[in-house]
Amino acid sequence: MNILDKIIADKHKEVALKKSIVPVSQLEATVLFERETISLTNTLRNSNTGIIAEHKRRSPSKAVINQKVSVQDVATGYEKAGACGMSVLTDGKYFGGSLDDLLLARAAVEMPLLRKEFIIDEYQLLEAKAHGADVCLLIAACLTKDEIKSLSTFAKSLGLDVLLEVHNEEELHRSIMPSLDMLGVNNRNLKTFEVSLETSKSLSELIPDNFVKVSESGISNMEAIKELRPYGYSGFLIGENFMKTDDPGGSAMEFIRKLK
Ligand SMILES: O=P(O)(O)OC[C@@H](O)[C@@H](O)c1c[nH]c2ccccc12
Repeated sequence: MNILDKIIADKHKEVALKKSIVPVSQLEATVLFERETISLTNTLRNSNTGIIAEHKRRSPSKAVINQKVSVQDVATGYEKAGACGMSVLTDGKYFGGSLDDLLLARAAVEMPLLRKEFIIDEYQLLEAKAHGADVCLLIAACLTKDEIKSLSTFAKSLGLDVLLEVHNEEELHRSIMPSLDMLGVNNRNLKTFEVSLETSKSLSELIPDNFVKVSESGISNMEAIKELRPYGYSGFLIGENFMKTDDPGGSAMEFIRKLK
């Protein structure tokens, strides 16, 4: 079993347990459930920097990245830095995140928030909405075409933007559909953790122009962004490069200032 299979097997158990504890009616009754979302897709279309900055305490590939900073400080710092949006890891077991992180970020900032999670069930999309998310991530590597279709359609009905993540041509071909807003190419193989920007470059021409293109993972300097822009990317998802420093917001600010 590779790491992604393990995460998904655990996720099925976690979601079943959560469903038995917090009923859908409770999620739908939250104040945030009624909140009007802000489109990250539009924000990226109108940006000349395109940075989506991530809050990530640890990961299966890196162990601890940063356990010291508070999610509120990181969120405020990223917003001040001019990030287009923030990605908040909510998986607990493998990434040290939680839905509370999403709530705390929502309370701290106005910018679009992405729930970074392994979504396998509509219930998690209701959770995302109830905790202040504007965008959800769907990962092609762990979903069938039919699942991508039903989950993305449901997300859209809640007002969430959909970022669909792919890592290879096969995933891309079976995933492209009108209910997606953004196509993200993960430069990291979630099964082996290998990282290469070549993944974004080689898949870019296969992504139709009506989708906002996002390059994800392994971006650690401006050169990478300058290299990727000509391939049509307008969004860049950056986690570790900011989170590994004592002041992720300050690091993002320096990075974004140089891009302008
Ligand atoms: O820390 P990095 O290399 O900048 O990567 C950020 C983000 O792309 C990465 O955390 C990520 C991309 N897709 C995911 C899916 C699940 C968990 C995490 C991810």
